[in-house]
Amino acid sequence: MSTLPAAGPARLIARTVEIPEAVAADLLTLIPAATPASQVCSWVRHGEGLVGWGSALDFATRGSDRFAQAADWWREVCSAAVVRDDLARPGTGPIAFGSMAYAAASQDDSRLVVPSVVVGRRSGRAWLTTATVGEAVPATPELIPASDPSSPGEIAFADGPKTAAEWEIAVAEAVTRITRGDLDKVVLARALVAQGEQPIEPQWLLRRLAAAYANTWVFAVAGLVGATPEMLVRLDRGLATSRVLAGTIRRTGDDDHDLALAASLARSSKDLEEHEYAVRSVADSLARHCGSMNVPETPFVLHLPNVMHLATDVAGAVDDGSTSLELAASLHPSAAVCGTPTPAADALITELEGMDRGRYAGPVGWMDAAGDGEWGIGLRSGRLDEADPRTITLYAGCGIVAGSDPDDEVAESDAKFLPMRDALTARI
Ligand SMILES: C=C(O[C@@H]1C=C(C(=O)O)C=C[C@H]1O)C(=O)O
Repeated sequence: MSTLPAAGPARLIARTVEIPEAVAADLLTLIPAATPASQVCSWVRHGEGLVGWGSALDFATRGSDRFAQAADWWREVCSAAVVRDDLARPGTGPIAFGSMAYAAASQDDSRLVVPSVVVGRRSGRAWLTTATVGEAVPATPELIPASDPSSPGEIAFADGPKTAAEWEIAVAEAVTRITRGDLDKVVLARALVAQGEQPIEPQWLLRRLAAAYANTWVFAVAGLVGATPEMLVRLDRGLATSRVLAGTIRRTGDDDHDLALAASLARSSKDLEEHEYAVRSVADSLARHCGSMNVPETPFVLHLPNVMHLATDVAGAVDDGSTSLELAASLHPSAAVCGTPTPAADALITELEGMDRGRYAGPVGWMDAAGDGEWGIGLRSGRLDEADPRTITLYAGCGIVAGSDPDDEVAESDAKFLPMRDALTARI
């Protein structure tokens, strides 16, 4: 599955040069129109981040050791690489974008992609990284805004493996199991299948998601496209940070009413309980790699256009040399996407969801040769169908605790589908 020759690591040649910031002012427009959907890479928020296209190297793996396999592969690639990096900052030099499967048993590959071109922008600096295997000098591409992506036309939506009504029954069953004491929390997800009249271009989705959901990380890696508000872990020169989300309320569109709802969310014992499980799972896992930690006692309310979440930013100083991908491996799956206790929640997800989550709810992001990087949770996302480019499967899930109302959870999952639904239909 790896493109590495059996004889040893492929020799990656990577070169980073500074470019005028104005050239990278709108990163998403730089991705060429003709890029195959599977080779479009993005990690962009508030106009900063990384975009990439083309494929210098591509790694695929499966199973319970998928994180270790991916981390080993990247370490080998970087140790053999020939790098010229004029900036030497997080995100410069060779970059792997990654998208890991949620479950060890998933039939979907976990992927690391090393694009042949990466453009980055951060804190007033911008850069271009080119990467090749086997050719002495990577070609320098022309960086010009691509033409507007074309619309997929009318979109038809169909149920995933379960209808909303069937999923509601699964939620009710989860509440019964929690109430009788089998577990404390489980996150159940459902899927919708969207089909356009024309191919669905990732560039079309990315530009719309970025315009509408400014507070999220707009991502694309190997056909998984979305706008996640949840940062599983960022590692930046030894400092690890994580934004934990759990506990959700839908917005109404009326600002005064939404403020009142935000206040009620911050006091809701059901949501605070759901949130506390998620914070504890992240803080406990991160503490194993950190000398000192900062875990705020009370969450804040994160406002997004479709929903509001209880949010906690956890931070720690990493003292065991772990890379960002290794940290993501030990934080995944957090109780924000799995439940508490993890083994019982995992088993109930397998029993009740009736689907393979694929890379939805798995870590998605990027890493550099030093191991710095950002790994979000692949939420508010969809998976483009490789065989049929007009089709994308959308996913949304909800944390279920003893006080959950199945009917409300269906409405919450509908609200979590909105970013992708709106990006697909041309109304934005
Ligand atoms: C599982 C999802 O979202 C997660 C579940 C949340 C909740 O149940 O309140 C909130 C944020 C995410 O951690 C999703 O968007 O699919």
